[in-house]
Amino acid sequence: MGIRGGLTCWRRAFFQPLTTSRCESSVVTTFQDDVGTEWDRARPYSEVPGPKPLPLVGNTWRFLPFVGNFSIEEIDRVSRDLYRQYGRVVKLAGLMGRPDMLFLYDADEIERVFRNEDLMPHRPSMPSLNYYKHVHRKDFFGDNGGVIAVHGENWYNFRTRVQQAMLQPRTAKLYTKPIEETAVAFVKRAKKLRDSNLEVPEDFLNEIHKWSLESIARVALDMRLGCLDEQVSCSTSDTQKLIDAVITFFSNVGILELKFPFWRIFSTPTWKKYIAALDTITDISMKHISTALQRLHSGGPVLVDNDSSLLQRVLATDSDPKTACILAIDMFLVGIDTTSTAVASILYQLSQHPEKQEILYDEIRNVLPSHNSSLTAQGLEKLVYLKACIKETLRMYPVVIGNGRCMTRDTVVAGYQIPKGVQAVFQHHVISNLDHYFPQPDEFLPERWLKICSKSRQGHHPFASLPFGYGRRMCLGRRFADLEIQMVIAKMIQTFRIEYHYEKLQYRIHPMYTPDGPLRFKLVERP
Ligand code: HEM
Repeated sequence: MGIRGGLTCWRRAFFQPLTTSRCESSVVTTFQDDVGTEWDRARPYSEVPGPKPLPLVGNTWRFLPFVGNFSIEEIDRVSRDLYRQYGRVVKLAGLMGRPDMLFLYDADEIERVFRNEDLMPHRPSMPSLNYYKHVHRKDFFGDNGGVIAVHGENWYNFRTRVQQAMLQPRTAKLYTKPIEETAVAFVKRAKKLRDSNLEVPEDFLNEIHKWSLESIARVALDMRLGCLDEQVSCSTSDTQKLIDAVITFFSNVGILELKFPFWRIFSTPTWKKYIAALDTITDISMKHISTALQRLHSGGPVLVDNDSSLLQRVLATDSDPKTACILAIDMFLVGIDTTSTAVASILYQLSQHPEKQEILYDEIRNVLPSHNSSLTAQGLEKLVYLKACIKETLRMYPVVIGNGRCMTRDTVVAGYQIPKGVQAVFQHHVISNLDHYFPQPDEFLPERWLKICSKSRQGHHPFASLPFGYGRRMCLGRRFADLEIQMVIAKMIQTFRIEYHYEKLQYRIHPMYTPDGPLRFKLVERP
């Protein structure tokens, strides 16, 4: 791939005034008119506090090694420092090749942005993936790019086609059995992997990734990949290639997005690795979806009833098999690392809080009296403490540390005039660890999610901890993620007491917010 788009395009990308929208949403109304005096009363954009950009290099230099102190792996620390230094709203301007960012640390303001969002909200993420889908592999995707890194009408049309099937609780419930089977296979494998000290190997996270991929494949492709079977657990299998490709994708996307975007000009080594990983994900997904489709069609036309799978439902609303395939690719892109990181983090937190683990064990034992008892959808509903442990982990350590929206119109935020095109970034990992929103924020207290108090149903600001996002672009896989996580944690805690006997782990962006270090859990079998 040579120089892309020519000099004119390059100049446009870098020197376009930052307040001009690069959002692709086509429904931009002038919020300014609606709020009238509010806009006039608000303080000008230039007064939003934040680190001052330098001439020519703006603030991008802060992400450079040696000279800058904004490490991408430690963006959580950077974000906390910015909050301490500048307060609840911080502007990061002068980022070459990308619009200004507005960091928000105020749940009321986040609520306001979310509640005012357009029909086609723009989540500012992954222009590099957008480029891959719309330019590099236009041959494959055409105008049907899925939802990840897709905006405007293309996003809206795709989401409308798949949303009902993905978010209907009934659909997720249909997967209780296969997801339980996968969780049981994972527990068996964990048991086998232990050494004489009952500890799992250093790369246990990779095993969790395999569990996650296996679970998503049951949902997206209606098939068992066999990720947890011994004979396919080798580095040359499609399964491992898919896991490696997803990890390569996530490890490089932050570099491509936040550092100086050389990839827009020529093929950097990072860009090449990234493209190769995406090609692997696309090819392997296509291979499996074709097999799944042949299997489905071999029984005649696809008819939908209450027991139909997600794949059958999607095929019934859209007969073009590409839609099911592209949905599967998106699920692989964002449904593996997120869920496995959450599980790693929850297991680690439970190992650090044995007294909470015992409360959870008692709850699970009541619902699942024997190791052979099956965990049904009704059984899962009774596991309220389990859900509280999951929420509490995601409050303290949200897997996706920040979310955001590109302003599709001029808007007043936190008393400032924020022009269209600016990217508001909601700093959830900072907010949900503030005393103001969650008293004793450093304490792991699942009980706080069980209390019912006045301000909201759960007694906390509903926009202070939003691990799955909110609104029209909310996580499309949330129901499946909930089911997978609850199931595997229940089965693990039912089977083992989980201990961790090494130095306390720090969390790092890796590329999800992950406990940083080998997860050498000691798994002591319960009677
Ligand atoms: C613990 C696990 C997960 C977490 C924490 C998580 C978190 C998120 C977040 C924060 C967003 C952005 C929402 C917004 O902009 O408001 C998102 C979007 C999305 N997630 Fe998840 N996710 C998880 C698992 C999954 C799974 C398992 C799948 C697939 C089965 C999935 C599919 C998606 C998709 C397709 C989107 C894009 C939606 C759109 O832009 O329309 N996620 N997720």
